[in-house]
Amino acid sequence: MILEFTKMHGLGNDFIIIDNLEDKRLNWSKLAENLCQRNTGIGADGLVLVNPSHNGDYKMVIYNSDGSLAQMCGNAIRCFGKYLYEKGYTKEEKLSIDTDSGVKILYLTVDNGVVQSVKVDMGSPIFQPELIPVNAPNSADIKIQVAQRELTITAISMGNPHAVIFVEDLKNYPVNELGPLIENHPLFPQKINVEFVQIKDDQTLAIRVWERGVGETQACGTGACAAFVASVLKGKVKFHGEVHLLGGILTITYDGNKVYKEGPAAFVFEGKVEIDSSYKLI
Ligand SMILES: N[C@@H](CCC[C@H](N)C(=O)O)C(=O)O
Repeated sequence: MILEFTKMHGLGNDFIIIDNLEDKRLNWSKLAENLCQRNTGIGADGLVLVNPSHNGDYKMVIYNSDGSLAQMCGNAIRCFGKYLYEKGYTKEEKLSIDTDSGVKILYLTVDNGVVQSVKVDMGSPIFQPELIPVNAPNSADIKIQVAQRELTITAISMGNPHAVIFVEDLKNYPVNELGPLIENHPLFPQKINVEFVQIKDDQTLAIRVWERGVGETQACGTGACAAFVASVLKGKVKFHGEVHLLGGILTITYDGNKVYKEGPAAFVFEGKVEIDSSYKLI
């Protein structure tokens, strides 16, 4: 079977996007694991399906590169909006996109038929420990021991789970050593995405992200929102500012209720891949 795909990225966080409006009945988890491989596959942080929806215009489904299903992805959803608009699925500049963490509203900035940026109403952050989920009485100031260090974590769900840690020297911080230990710590029953955050000034954060099911990525949209919310709550930044990631900058607003995130999305290439019958669901 031949599968057509589009490769896109949001600040270097890259995705394979596949139209599944007519259910292809494939083992998407196994496909994500194989197609996302950098050496033997197409190479990406995640696989994104365009599915039909009764709740929104379309439904975005996202698999991490290890084949696990994620509830939401802040960078993929901007790519999703650009994909739908520029490929002619919609003429609307305001879209409602269904996800496994509810419907998100997208506002596209379009110039001459080209989507320049996408602003996303990311909804409200979730702080209840059991909903994040985290096995702790509170979501703030959770102490955790990893690799002979005691770390202080703020846990937040942006539809998917995040652990935010403030650090002094982000560039030299051992993200690749501590990231997997925190991701898989027993405090987090569904594992967790980890944001290491350095405050630059009262409107600017720099972050590095260890993503659940992926590893360190160039950028994470939901992670940028979680890091910004935690920083506002700790009085370290004002309600509107920038999050600087390895792959570029996102603009975030947290009004005490909802989080809005704005940034770019880009096409990389189109392709076709032949897959064998072992991926077919019986
Ligand atoms: N890169 C994403 C988040 C993707 C899902 C995440 N790894 C998870 O498992 O929750 C983003 O931009 O938000």
